[in-house]
Amino acid sequence: MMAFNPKEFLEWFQQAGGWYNEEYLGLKPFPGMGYGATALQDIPEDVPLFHIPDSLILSPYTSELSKYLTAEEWERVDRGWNKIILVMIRESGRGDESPWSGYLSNMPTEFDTPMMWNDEERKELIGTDIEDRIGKEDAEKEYKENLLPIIQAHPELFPPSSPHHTLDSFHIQGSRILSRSFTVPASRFNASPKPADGGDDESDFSDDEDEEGEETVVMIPFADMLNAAYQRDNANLFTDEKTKEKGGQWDKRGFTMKSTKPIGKDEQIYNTYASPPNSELLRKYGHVDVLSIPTEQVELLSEEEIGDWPFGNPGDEILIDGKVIIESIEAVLGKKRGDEEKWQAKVSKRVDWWLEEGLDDMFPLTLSPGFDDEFIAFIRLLLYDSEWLRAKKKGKLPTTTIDKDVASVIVHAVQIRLSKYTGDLKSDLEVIKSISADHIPRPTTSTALLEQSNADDVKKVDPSALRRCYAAVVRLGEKRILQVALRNAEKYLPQKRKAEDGST
Ligand SMILES: C[S@@+](CC[C@H](N)C(=O)[O-])C[C@H]1O[C@@H](n2cnc3c(N)ncnc32)[C@H](O)[C@@H]1O
Repeated sequence: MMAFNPKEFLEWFQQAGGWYNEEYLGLKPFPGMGYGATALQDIPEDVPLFHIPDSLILSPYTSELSKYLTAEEWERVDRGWNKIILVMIRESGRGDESPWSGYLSNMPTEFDTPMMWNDEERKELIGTDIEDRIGKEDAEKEYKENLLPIIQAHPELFPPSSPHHTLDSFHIQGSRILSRSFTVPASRFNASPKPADGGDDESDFSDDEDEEGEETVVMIPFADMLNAAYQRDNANLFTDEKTKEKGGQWDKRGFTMKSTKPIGKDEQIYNTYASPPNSELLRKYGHVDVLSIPTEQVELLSEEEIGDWPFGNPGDEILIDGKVIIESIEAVLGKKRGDEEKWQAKVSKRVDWWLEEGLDDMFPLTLSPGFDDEFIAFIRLLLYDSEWLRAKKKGKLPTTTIDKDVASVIVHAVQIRLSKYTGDLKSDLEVIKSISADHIPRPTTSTALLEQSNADDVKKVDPSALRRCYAAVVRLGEKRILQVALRNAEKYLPQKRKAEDGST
C-alpha cells in the first residue's frame, strides 16, 4: 500500500510537464488514509496548487495503444472501463518507456475495496447496500471475454511473460480506476462522436459535465493524490484555469487544483469525493468516514443505538429498493394472495409510468426525522387507485401524506431490510470498538493532532480486522437510519398514537 515514493513521483511529474506549488504543498502519509497533500504554510483561498496539462492525463485518447490495434479490436473494448483498463495494462507493461512510468510505478497495488475481499470478509456485507454491488464476477467475465482475446492476439504489445495482464493485475487496474479516476468531457480530446463510455455510471469526484453529455473516464496524475472526508474539502479541481497571474506557471490546457478555502499550515488538503454514504465510500474507495455525528442526528437515536460511540458519516444513507416496497405492499394489503396476475399487471403499469417519468425506484433514507416526498409518492401510487388515476390523467405525482397504510408499508419495508443483516447493532459496535483509533481517522483525536501524527508510527493492523471494522461501520450507519425510520413511521400507526396519547 505504501509503495508510493513522493520524491520520485514529484520529479516525474515536473519532468513530464506538470507544475506544482512547491512553496505551499507537500505529500505525506496520514494515519489510516495512505498518502495525501499537506499545507507547508498558510494557504489563502483561490490559490493554484498544481496543474496537469491534458497531455499528462492517462486515457484511451492520450495513450497510443489504439494505433496498434485494428478498428474492430478497439471497438470490441469500447464497453464500460475496458479501454482505460487495457491502456493502463499496456502502459504499465512498457515500464520506463511509458510517458506515465513515474505515475504508474507509484500507484497502489493493494486495496481495501470489497472487490479485493475474500469470501469470508464479503459475508460481513450481507444485508448492506453494497452486498449486490461489488460486481466482481461481471468484471472477470468482461476480462475473459473481451480483454484477454486482444491481449493474447498481441504478444508484441502484451508479452506473455509480463505480470501486467493477469487477472490479478486487471483487478488492480480496475480498483485504481474505481478509487482514483475522474470523469471528463470526451470532447476535450477531440474525440469523434460515438456512444458514451457505456454501462458503468461511476461518476466520481469530477466537477465537470459535457454539455453534449459524452463523458470519459480518465486518470489525472496528482489530482488523485488528495484524500477526502465529509464536508472537509478545502480544494477542488478546475478546468482550463488561466491563472498565471495568480501564481501558476503553465500555459497549457489542463486541470488545476486550487484552494477553495484558506488552509492553515500543516493542515491536510482535501478534495471532495461528493460526500457519498459510507457504503459507497467503502465500495469505491475502501474506507469509511468516521466523524462526530451532529447533535440533531444524535437526538434521533436511542442510547442503545449510540452505544457510547456518537460517530459515523453524517451523510449516510440506505437505499430502499422499489421491489422491497412492492413486497411490503403485498404483505400489508394481502393483495398477492387474492388475484396475483391482476395485481402484478397493475403494479407493473404503475412502476413503468414512474420510470418513464424519469423517476428513480431506489429511495434513500437518511438519519433525519422525515421521509423523501418521492418515497411516499411511490408508495401511494401503488397503494391507491385514486392516486394512480390522477397521476395518469394529470401527469401529477401522488400526494405525500403519510396515513396508516403508508406507514405500515414503510414499517414492513424497514423490517425486511433489518432482517437481512446477520448480527445486531450491539455486535457491530463491539467490532468497531475493537480497532485502535489510529486506524480509522476519528474525530476523537483533534484535527491538528491527526494531521501531524506520523503514519509510520501507527502499528500495522490485521487488514482483515480492519475490513471487518469498516463493514461494521457501514452496517451500524444503515441500522441506525432504519431504526429511526421505523420510529418515524410507527408514529402514524393508530396503536402507537394511542400509546403516546396515554389513552387505553
Ligand atoms: C484518490 S486516492 C487519495 C490518495 C491515496 N491516499 C494514496 O495514498 O494514494 C483515494 C484513496 O485514499 C484513501 N482515502 C482518501 N480519503 C480517505 C479518508 N478520509 N479516510 C481513509 N482513507 C482515505 C482511500 O484508500 C482511497 O481509496
